[in-house]
Amino acid sequence: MGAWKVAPALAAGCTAILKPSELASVTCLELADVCREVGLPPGVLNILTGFGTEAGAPLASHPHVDKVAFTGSSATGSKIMASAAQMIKPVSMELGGKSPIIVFEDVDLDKAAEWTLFGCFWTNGQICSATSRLLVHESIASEFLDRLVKWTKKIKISDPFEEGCRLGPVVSGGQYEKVLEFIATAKSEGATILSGGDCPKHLTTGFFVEPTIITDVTTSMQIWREEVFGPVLCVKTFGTEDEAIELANDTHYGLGAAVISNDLERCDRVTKAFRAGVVWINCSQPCFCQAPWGGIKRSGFGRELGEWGLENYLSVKQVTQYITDEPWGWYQSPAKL
Ligand SMILES: NC(=O)c1ccc[n+]([C@@H]2O[C@H](COP(=O)([O-])OP(=O)(O)OC[C@H]3O[C@@H](n4cnc5c(N)ncnc54)[C@H](O)[C@@H]3O)[C@@H](O)[C@H]2O)c1
Ligand SMILES: NCCCC=O
Repeated sequence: MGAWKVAPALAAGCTAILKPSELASVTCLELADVCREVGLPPGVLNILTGFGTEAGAPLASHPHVDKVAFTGSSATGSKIMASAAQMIKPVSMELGGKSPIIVFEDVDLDKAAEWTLFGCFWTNGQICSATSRLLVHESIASEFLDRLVKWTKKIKISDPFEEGCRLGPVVSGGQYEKVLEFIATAKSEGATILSGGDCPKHLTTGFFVEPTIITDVTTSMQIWREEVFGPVLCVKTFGTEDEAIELANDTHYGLGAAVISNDLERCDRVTKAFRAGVVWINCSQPCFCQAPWGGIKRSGFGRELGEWGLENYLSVKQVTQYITDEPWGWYQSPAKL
């Protein structure tokens, strides 16, 4: 995510300070090494590691920082906006999400199952655009859920360095506890844990959470409304296209959304109706560096990647040059008195 900001900032002619997450600083320090190796002059890219309150907050409010481009949670984004506002400093915000995936009744069940799992469990569910709310047509729900569980059981959960690993640990002990707490709350609110819900039995160390599927969810439950940032999929059924769209848009967030159907006209209608910045048709998560990335509502504003990403670091300057020899003539010239 650091490169999504650093590359366009440097291409636009800015110098940049990259403040990585305190949980993932080393990759950004490696990026700095690569930049040094390819001859980027000293001082052009600077990496400032540290905690949010000690390193991030002072940076966001510093009078010599002209712009803040932030990726993180909506709660932190809101704090950064408040401090940047004191300096009338422009910001762009790539924040959290609770994205829907709608599966219609005309799909190939196995293909749809694989995209549904990939959309939510890829990178262990730690992806802002994870399609973590499944809306499945009621006529195929039972068979589709059966199929999902079968596919889920085949996911290899292991040390990410092991060949064939498809689900690794979440980023920290804190995040691990948070994900299990979400699952426990869902259970206590009356939802059913259809699959997973715990740490895998074969892994005794590491912050592993089983890929988890939760059904019997209502729209007021925490698991439906809040971002988990872990491998947890919650499921609701729908009867009509309108109902599916209403449920999909029933969120404060607006980052991603996916529709799976063999009817491309329907996909087009649903794409237009989604209140989200990034839409996938018959897939979920593929991401291209030429295409604009960003959300609406509490998922943030501004776009990264492609030409839109460059715009984030540019400011248009209007220049007017007076080119005739004639005087302006608005005031009476003293020479004519
Ligand atoms: N929209 C997107 O493109 C996108 C991409 C990736 C992640 N995300 C979101 O990021 C979140 C997960 O990342 P996280 O756990 O690192 O988020 P986070 O908000 O906890 O932390 C993000 C960064 O903000 C810093 N920070 C914390 N408090 C701060 C403060 N008061 N002032 C300035 N900086 C502060 C942290 O040190 C960290 O570097 C999820 O909500 C996810 O959806 C969004
Ligand atoms: N593939 C893009 C992911 C961005 C957010 O986590």
